[in-house]
Amino acid sequence: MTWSADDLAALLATVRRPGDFFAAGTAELLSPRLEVDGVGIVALPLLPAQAIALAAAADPAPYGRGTETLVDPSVRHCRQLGPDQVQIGGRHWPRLIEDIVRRAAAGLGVDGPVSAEFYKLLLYEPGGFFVGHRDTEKAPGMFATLVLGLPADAAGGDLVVRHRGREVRLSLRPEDPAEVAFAAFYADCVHEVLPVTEGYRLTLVYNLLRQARGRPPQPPDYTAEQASAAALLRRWCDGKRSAEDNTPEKLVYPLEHAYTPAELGFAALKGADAAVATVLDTAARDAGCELYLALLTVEESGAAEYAETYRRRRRWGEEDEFEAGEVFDRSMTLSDWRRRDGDVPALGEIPVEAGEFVPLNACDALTPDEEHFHEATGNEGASFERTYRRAALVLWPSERIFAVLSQAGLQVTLPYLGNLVERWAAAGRDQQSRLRREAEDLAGHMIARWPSRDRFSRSDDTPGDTARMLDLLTRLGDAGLIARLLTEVTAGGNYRKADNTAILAALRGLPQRQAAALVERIVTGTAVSAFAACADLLARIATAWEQDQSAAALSGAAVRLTEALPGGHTRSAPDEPRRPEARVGPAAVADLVTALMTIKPSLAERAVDLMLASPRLYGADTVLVPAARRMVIHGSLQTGTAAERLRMACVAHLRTRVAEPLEPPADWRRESALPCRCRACADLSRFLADPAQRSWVLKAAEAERSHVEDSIRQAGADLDTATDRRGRPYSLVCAKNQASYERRATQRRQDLEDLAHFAG
Ligand SMILES: O=C(O)CCC(=O)C(=O)O
Ligand SMILES: [Fe+2]
Repeated sequence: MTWSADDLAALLATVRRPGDFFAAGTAELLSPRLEVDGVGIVALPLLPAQAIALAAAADPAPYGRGTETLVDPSVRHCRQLGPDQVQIGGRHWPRLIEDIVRRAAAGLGVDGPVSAEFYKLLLYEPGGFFVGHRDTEKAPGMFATLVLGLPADAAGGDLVVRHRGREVRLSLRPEDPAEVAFAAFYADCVHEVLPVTEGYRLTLVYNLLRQARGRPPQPPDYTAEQASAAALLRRWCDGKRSAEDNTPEKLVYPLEHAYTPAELGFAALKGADAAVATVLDTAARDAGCELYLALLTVEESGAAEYAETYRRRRRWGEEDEFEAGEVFDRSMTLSDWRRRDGDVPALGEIPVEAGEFVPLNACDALTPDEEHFHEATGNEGASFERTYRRAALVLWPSERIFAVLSQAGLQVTLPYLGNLVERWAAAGRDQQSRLRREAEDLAGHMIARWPSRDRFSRSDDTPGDTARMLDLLTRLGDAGLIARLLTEVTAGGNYRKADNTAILAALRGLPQRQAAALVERIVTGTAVSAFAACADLLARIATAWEQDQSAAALSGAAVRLTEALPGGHTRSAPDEPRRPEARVGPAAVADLVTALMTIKPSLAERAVDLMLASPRLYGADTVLVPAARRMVIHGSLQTGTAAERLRMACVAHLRTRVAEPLEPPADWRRESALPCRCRACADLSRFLADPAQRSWVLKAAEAERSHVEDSIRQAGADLDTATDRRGRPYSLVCAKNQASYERRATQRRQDLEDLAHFAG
């Protein structure tokens, strides 16, 4: 049978009545007045001396068997005082009892008036207890017992209550001396007081009565629903273990009532929400799932439409002229996590996917908490944005916590993984430890969901998320995950030069054969899109491996990269469209030649042949000379014939240029060819060719002035220009300079410097 969220939703829809077989809590105890015949006023917390006096005034408590009441210290070891011997009151007391009774009734799922009738004061001395029993109906309308634990210094004495296979253990010892603890349970529940190990335990027992006639209330019984829900959840969990799983990663059940983030908690759930939470709690536990309470926030934006009411001529700008149309963007996140036990786990914000709701269309019926409309502006139509906030119960299989966490993306998982790795390292790097297993589990899910591009498109020299991940995996020393990341993510195209340091560090921990194979995968996958990064990687790893003569292991990667050199076209299949030529810069050329010379010199020859044959792609001044300069700096120019040839080509190019005459202009004649022959440009050209005229003024309208300025810029003419704003129209003032000569002089200095380097 297939899993369906709607089956679970239909089942939960039948769970309406809240309440459990017990209710418990604490309340503030404001100076009550407790007076006992023969003892006087009893101070609270109970003092040992008064406990002794109380014990003396009280009688051994009997227990009921059938119609008899018996005293047997092996069944019940405790002393009691009846209502005729005990007066309890004070100004705050009635309100306290009222509050506790209300909370107890709500917890038991009983509505309608309920009253409490004081029955006994019980004192348990050290060793006191009461074995499992059911309370007899001591008054008409009694449906439950309420026990108040008064402040006293005792240990042990927990109250255990059982109902239909479930059991709770409640401490009736208030943690604070100014508090009272309470517990209420249905009359048919078996309960037991465990032995008091130290000190005295002081309780007040009340009968809870309902005034209404009819059948006494019973605890809601959702045993069947719980079992069905557990079966559904189990089916879902089983499905998630199968390879073809397409079920949601988690389940999100929006609640009925509204809760503020401050009051959000399992204990504060109202009505049916509380009932569903109780059913799901048991079911989740049975099925191996985790149950959380969280705040669901849905944010939507989209196009607004003018509503029909517009026709009735409302005032322009009133919001209700609009209605929400198509939704363009929707974000759904869970935050403010709570656990059943009141714990607040640091799960952060986790996104919700559309298929995770129970029922699947749970969001359709929601009404927004906030809605805003924006009128149309020049370039955008009318729009709206709205927000929904709901509490939701959230479930996932316990074993898949990291799959769920990785939905939150790398900004959450990377720091989380970092923390796991850190704690694992601090705890002694145990290969079998839970922390390591968790780190590996999480990392696996992260790689499976790794984005094809980085979160932010940072510049190429900032290490990205992949580099951070590699650092963590390297610390973890996990070869399998390193290989997966490099194959699935890096070789898949999410690769930048700045990742190389992390990649090299990661590869150092792997066997050389495996490292070489991974480098080849990366180069095969990304040589075209990230040529320079690949060349840098290859050069760095070849240099590192040169020492132990194992660089030849990289020849596969070297061949791939050489094949990807622009201008090569060695591998293009005939029907493959020619890819546009990417340009390769000087750093990549230097890296490539350096790497190839170390790995396989014949490849370096091939690469240099190709570069020298394609001056359009590998310009001497733009690529080859700066590349040779880098190789000089790195000392890799002398080592092989390929580099030597590259160097000689550069030297020849530079020598030719150095041989050209270089003198400052002797007069004011300047290069006068211009791209335009209009009248103004013709005048300008004549002025440039004139050996005696130094400056020229064009008085003309803006269009003509800027046309002439364009011509000057395009021709690279040796002119400084300025606009003279005196008189109308303005004037363009052109003064000759020596810019071409200065450029050539600078070039000459650089050429001589390069020659000195390359020849030396
Ligand atoms: O003292 C308690 O906590 C419970 C006592 C009890 O079970 C009883 O009086 O029947
Ligand atoms: Fe009892």
